[in-house]
Order: sequence, then C-alpha cells, then structure tokens
Amino acid sequence: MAFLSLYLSKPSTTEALWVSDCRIIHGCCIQMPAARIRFQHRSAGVRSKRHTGRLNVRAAGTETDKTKPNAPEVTPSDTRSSAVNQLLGMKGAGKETDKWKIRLQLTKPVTWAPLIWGVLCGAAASGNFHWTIEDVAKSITCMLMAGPFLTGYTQTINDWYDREIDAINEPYRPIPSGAISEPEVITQIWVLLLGGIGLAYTLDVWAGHSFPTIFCLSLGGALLSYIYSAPPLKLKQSGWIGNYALGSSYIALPWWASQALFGTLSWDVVVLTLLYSTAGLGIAIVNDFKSIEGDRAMGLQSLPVAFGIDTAKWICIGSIDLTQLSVAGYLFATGKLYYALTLLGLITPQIIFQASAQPFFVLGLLVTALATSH
Ligand SMILES: C/C(=C\COP(=O)(O)OP(=O)(O)O)CCC[C@H](C)CCC[C@H](C)CCCC(C)C
Repeated sequence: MAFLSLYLSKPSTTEALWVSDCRIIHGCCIQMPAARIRFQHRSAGVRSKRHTGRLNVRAAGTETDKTKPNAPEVTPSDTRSSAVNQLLGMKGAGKETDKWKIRLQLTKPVTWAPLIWGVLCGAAASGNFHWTIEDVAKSITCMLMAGPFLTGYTQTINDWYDREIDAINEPYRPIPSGAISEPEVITQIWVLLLGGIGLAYTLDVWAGHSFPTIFCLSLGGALLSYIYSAPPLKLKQSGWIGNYALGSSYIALPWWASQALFGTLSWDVVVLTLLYSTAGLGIAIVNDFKSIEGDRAMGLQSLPVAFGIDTAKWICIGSIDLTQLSVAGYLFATGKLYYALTLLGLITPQIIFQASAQPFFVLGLLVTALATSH
C-alpha cells in the first residue's frame, strides 16, 4: 500500500512510506510501532493539509513574514536521509539554503513518478511506439511536460495555497520557513505552468495534430490542479471528489496525452482509464488513516471518520481490487483472454499481500495498456 500511495503521488510521501511499517490488514494501517510516533503526533494535532479547507486558509496575501516565526531553528533531522528527502520533496526534509534545491523541493520530484509511468502506459497503449530516436525523444519530452513541469506546477501551487497550515504542520517547508520569497514562488508557478503548456503545444506540432489534443489536456490538468488546491472550490476538502480528482488526473491524463502523441486517443480508452481511476480513489484513502483523530477532533469528514475504520478499509481495498477485477472482466469480454488472465494473476497477490502489492498494481496498468493496443 505504501508505494500505491507513492505511486499516486500522494503528497504525504514519507508518511505513506511509513504506512508500510505499520501493521496492515487489508490495506489499513491499524497498529503503529512506537518508533513511528510522528504519526501519532500528527493525528492528534492538525489534519493533513489535504483537508484543511475548514481552517480558512486564505487564498492569497499571506506575508512570508507572518509565517516565519514558526520556522524552527532545527529541522526534523539533519541527517543524510533528510538531505535526500529535501531533494525529492518528501516530508522530513532537512534545512536547505541553496535556492535551486529549494525550488526542486517545491516541485516534489518524488511525485513525478506516476505521471511518468502514465506516459509509458499511453505509449504502450497506442501500439505505435517504436524504439527510434524520434519516438524516444518524444516520450522524454512528454515525460518532462507531465513530471517536472506540470506536476511541479501542481505541487508548487498546492504548497502556495497551503502555506498557512504548513506554518503549523510543517514550518520547515520552503514557503512557511521563508526559505523562498513569495515573488519567487509565484514566478516558479508561472514558469512551470507556461513551460508545461508550451511543451504540450510543441508535442502537438511534433505529432502533426490538426487539433491540439495535448495542449488541451495540459490546460485541463492545470485548471484541475488549480481548483484542487485553491479556494473557492478547493476540491481536496472533499474526501470523495478530491480523492477521485487526484486518482484520475494521475492515472488518466498522462496516459491520454501520450496515447494521443503516438496514436489516437479513443473513447473506449478514455472510459477504461476513468474506470481505472476509481482504484486511484481507493489508494488516496490510505492517506486518510493516519489522521483520523485529528480529523475527528476538527469535525472533518474523511472517509475513515465518516464511515469508521472498518468500512473505510473496505471502501479502500474494494475500490482498488474491484476496479481491477472489472478491468480484467472488460478485457475478457473484449476477447483479450491472455491479458485478462495476466491481470487476474497480478490481482491475486495484490489481494493476498495488500501491504506489499504495489508492483502488481503498477504492472496491471501496463498490462491493460498493452491489451488495449492490440
Ligand atoms: C497537489 C496534489 C496533491 C497534494 O495533496 P494534499 O495537499 O492533500 O497533500 P499534502 O497535505 O501531503 O500536501 C496533487 C493534485 C493533482 C491534481 C488534482 C491534478 C494534477 C494534474 C496533472 C499534473 C496534469 C498533467 C497533465 C498532462 C499530463 C497532460
């Protein structure tokens, strides 16, 4: 489950990884080792910022100065691993003074992985990717657009709109600690957004599209990122909608862009990937288990709070496993028997080994992509 969270770029990456150290029954972290007390601390404190809308985080105009006093003198740890965390944009990052490293941290490189994998799946699904220099260059450009640029933009804008709550939860993060100034953050948001959209348009021209499909997808993704993080909509406040928005945009959008780049994006693939995104919703729920007490204390209705741990646990694993079973059924129904059987073969260990099922889920996506190409 840990990597599933990471795969979907669930932002609380370090915490997601910690989930793997908890005792997990059917994907639900129900017991924490004493060493992982930060979980307990956080859950007893303020809720993960994905649900912080009710704290009235303001849309704009927070002076960095205001949040500076919260910046601790000493960061969580000044070890080598905290330096790695810093570069990857993970929690538990050490203090950094190099502006470029801080900029990189804001883009959370660890969260680029699912988008890059999505590009790979789209290329596979197109059935038209060839190992030529041109196709490899196209796919690298598409990965650059989806990962560093558009995911980087998404993560930076998310941190921007979460800066006040971060001043409480994670005061050592670049924005609340004052390590980077507000104009620098705004500039970074625009550079990444325009760079990503520019690359998308370049890819459309490169592919000879008469309609700029990739450009439109990038605009749609950028807009979704904005309404996910920014008021008044701030989709991330809503358990169901926020989780599905995250799951679908990380699974479907890069796949669509890449399939359009190398071939034709068909409606059956659109429907199939949107269906697959339900598994993304389930994966996103994993993150809610770590902050149940805090959510309850603040009256926030995350799925575990709203339905209880047991029910949320079943919603989580049910949405992941049933989605994949449905996709296997679809492949079977459309005559892709061997692909359907391969997918079933991957789902079986996933159901049995919930806690370490991540490679099976990720491979299942690729198998589905390959199946749709034939
Ligand atoms: C910012 C995101 C998650 C952070 O969530 P949260 O604040 O709850 O977590 P932390 O508290 O731990 O920070 C991800 C949001 C994803 C968004 C809805 C849409 C992403 C769009 C893609 C980047 C666009 C790709 C387009 C393309 C490939 C054509």
